[in-house]
Amino acid sequence: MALNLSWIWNGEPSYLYIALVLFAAGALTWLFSSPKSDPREPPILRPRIPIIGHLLGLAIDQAEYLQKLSARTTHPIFTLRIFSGRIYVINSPTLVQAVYKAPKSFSFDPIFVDASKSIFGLSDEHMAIITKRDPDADPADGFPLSRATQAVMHATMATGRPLLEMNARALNTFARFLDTIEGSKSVKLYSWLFHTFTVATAEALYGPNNPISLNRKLVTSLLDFEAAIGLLYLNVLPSITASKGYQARTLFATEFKKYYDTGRDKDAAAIIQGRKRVLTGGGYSTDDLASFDIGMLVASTMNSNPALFWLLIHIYSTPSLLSSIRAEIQNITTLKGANRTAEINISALNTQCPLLVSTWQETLRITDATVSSRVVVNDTLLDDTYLLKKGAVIQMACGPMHTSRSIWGEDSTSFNAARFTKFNEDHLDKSTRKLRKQGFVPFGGGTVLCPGRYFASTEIMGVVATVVLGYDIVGKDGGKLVVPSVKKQKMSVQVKQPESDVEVVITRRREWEGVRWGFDVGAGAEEQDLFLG
Ligand code: HEM
Repeated sequence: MALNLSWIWNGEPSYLYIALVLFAAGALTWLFSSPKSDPREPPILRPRIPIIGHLLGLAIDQAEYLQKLSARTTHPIFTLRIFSGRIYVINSPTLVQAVYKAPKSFSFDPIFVDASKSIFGLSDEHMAIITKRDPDADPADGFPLSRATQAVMHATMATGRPLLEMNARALNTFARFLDTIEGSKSVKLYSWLFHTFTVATAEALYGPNNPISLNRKLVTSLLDFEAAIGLLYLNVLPSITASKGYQARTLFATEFKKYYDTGRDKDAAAIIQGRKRVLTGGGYSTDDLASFDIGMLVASTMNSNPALFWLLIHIYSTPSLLSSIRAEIQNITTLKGANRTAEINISALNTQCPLLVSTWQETLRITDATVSSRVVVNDTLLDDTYLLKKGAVIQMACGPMHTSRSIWGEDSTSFNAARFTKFNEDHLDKSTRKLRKQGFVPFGGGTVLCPGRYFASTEIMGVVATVVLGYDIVGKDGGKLVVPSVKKQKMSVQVKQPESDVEVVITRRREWEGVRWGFDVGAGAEEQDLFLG
């Protein structure tokens, strides 16, 4: 019997407790079965400390352990044996794409089921609804209700005018916070962005009467939940071992139930309304529906918030980059009316601001370190070469691919704002261009590709455009901003977070004093230059 090791991957760092539970569970399994490797399987990478080394590495270093292991080998895929379980770690863009393209052989469903039950605390009745299948259907087709939910999320978040209108709603909310800055304001940048941007995103998704807009203190509860995801996933007495996260989960479920029961979702975005339509059609009550909304809020803010922070700080720490991007934004902004509204054309962000778009992609390349997981459904030959055994977990860490010298060149680990501009990409040979497209996966891929990727990109670039145009930001000592180091990355987090917050002074630029910010969605049908997977 092979162990499903996926649950290791969402834990918190250095929990001796987790390591002990893992060790006990694994040792028992090991005693009873220790299947041999097949020579066609990917090569085994042995731990530096025999038997428990990988387990400790994962418990302590989390996602960074995969980066460290990848640096030790040139193999495009390798096997970690932990007791009787197998993890296949893939570093190669080509192999990652091959996994994404074969969802019937490499499934996300077992992880989705485990995670849904434990992280969101779903009842058995609720799980029975999610996992219901047509008895005649091929089990490899997955769960119809979850496929229909994914389909509606992607359809409602596709590029076009409705999505830009949703973006404009987020930006108008954010602008309300900016409008209050006349003169100067001192803030801790990460925390300030977190609190303002989360409200803006919640409002775009759920309308003005969403639980967070009505009670801003809930932003802190969202943070409590996010911090506890690893322990909630372990699901060992969660009300005690993950008490803050558990309480936050209960609180959000109660608040969202009220939200739906009082019809406040009438102003919600199409994604929320579409999801409700599909899930209630499949048998969900409002209790069931509400127990998942904390997940939607986490998905829509926990990566966007740090990504916004990194994009801003990279721009403000390089004065020449700041002035070039300012010039791009100036070109798509019109000053209107007697009350001086500066209207930024957000549909032109992707098409007329190449340096901003490139800086955004470079920010994702450097700070996004998603680890996508799949479970092998049946023994399968990957790329006609590697035998992957049923029940094993596949881990595709984008960190090693995003920083690979063979893909990105000598400066692969440095921030190069112009890396993704057409000018630089045109100089690449065809095979490098293809490798970069395959190996740039900040939003995952295949059946679990992020439906929010276009929304997040325009939302983040729109906020940055407004701030860059209208405000100067300096450190509290008056000096240029400095990019802080990153915090050790948890498995549950895609975009890395800063090690420490940065105290800054934000000052409205003289020529924009008294101006209010507006957002024009233009024709809304312009093609996106942005490559997001
Ligand atoms: C910079 C911002 C974002 C990043 C880097 C990001 C990244 C990702 C990644 C990597 C995944 C796949 C996870 C996996 O493979 O296990 C994912 C899934 C998802 N994301 Fe995003 N995301 C971002 C913003 C958003 C936003 C704004 C929304 C909602 C409006 C959103 C909604 C979702 C949802 C619902 C899923 C699950 C999809 C499914 O189950 O099929 N994300 N995201």
